[in-house]
Amino acid sequence: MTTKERYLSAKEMYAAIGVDTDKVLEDMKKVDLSVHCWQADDVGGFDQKDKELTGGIQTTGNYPGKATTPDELIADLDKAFSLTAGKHRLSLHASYAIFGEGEWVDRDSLEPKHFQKWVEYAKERNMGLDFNPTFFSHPLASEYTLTHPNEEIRQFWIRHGQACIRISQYFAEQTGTPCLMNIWIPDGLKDVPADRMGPRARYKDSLDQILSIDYDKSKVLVCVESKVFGIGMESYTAGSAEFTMNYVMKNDLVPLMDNGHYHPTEMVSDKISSVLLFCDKLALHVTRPVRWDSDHVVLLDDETKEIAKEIVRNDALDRVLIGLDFFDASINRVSAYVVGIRNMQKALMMAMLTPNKDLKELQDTQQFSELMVMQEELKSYPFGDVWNYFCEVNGVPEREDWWREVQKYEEEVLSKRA
Ligand SMILES: C[C@H](O)[C@H](O)[C@@H](O)C(=O)CO
Ligand SMILES: [Mn+2]
Repeated sequence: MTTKERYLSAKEMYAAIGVDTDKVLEDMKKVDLSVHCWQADDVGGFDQKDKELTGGIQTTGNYPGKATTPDELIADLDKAFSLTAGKHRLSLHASYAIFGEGEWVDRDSLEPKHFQKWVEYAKERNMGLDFNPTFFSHPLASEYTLTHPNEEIRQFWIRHGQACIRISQYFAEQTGTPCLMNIWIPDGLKDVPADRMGPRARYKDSLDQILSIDYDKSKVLVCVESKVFGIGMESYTAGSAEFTMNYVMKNDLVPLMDNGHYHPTEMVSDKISSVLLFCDKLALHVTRPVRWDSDHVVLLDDETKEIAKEIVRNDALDRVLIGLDFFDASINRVSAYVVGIRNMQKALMMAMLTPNKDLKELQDTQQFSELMVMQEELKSYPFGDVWNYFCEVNGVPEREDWWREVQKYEEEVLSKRA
């Protein structure tokens, strides 16, 4: 049977439960995942000689072929994008500034011109750009950044935040789509705080100062990402969930929830509906925490599927800005991208292939036996036949066929890297 014949058979089965697979294929085109640039080089960036990753996050593994130059990073991204259907955005960190020969400025003096190559990259590929100030992996970030009690250091990081707003606005103007600018700081304490209020008050004031510059709010969507702990920041983080959500709500910003940033039994999928009732937009970092915020590659696991269901069944694809945030140095980094991107797309497609209205009705009418039966039986519906057809019509390899392309790329390109 051809892929199309399988699809047509699956289409009939889904139609019998009220799901229009042709519409799903159309809706999948609207999915615009924001793909992070930092999987290809283990969050190394280009602006510091010392590539030590700080801020309580870690990449583990030493798989050969890591990108070490902008051209290598670009080649790896292009390879990954060529194996994944649909539109994507590219999410850049400020540490990925590209300087000309002999040129360098510190993070508080970054300008749009230092990202011109990325703007050209995005424009050539008709892609949107998102941005992240980098408050880690820098000599002045060895203790604290926006919460620093030393005013000079705190002002350095405030200027960095302001510079990033200007760069984000430039991205939006150049690409013609709003730029999501995500603020995450690692600031926190290893052990029992003597003062919880002070650092948070300084963080609040720093954010106020960053946002005090004149910028176009329709072009730059500022979001703030919370986090419960980091390595070396086990006892306290200034940017806790409560701090972040309150700040965002009060200042009409966008909350960003990373599903590695909560206590292990807290689920981001359960938080999405609450946020959507009060905020126009919500940004996500979809990742896979294994026992801690380990940033493993996104799999098609229960939480990824549950997150996707919450977005789709609440008709919120245009309100939830889905970003990816994982970094694994123990496997082929291009394959990590392809697995993570395709899994997020698969989760969304599965959610679209669900008779959501009927299931809600079963819940509202307390028909819980039938609800369980349907939810379980849906798991063995022929999702794969729709997925493979989606790949075929979008010109990307079906099933695991993409892996051969990555192997070829590893042989011809990655293995030749120093
Ligand atoms: C590199 C990212 O900005 C970083 O992962 C941040 O988003 C985060 O999740 C920190 O734990
Ligand atoms: Mn994150």
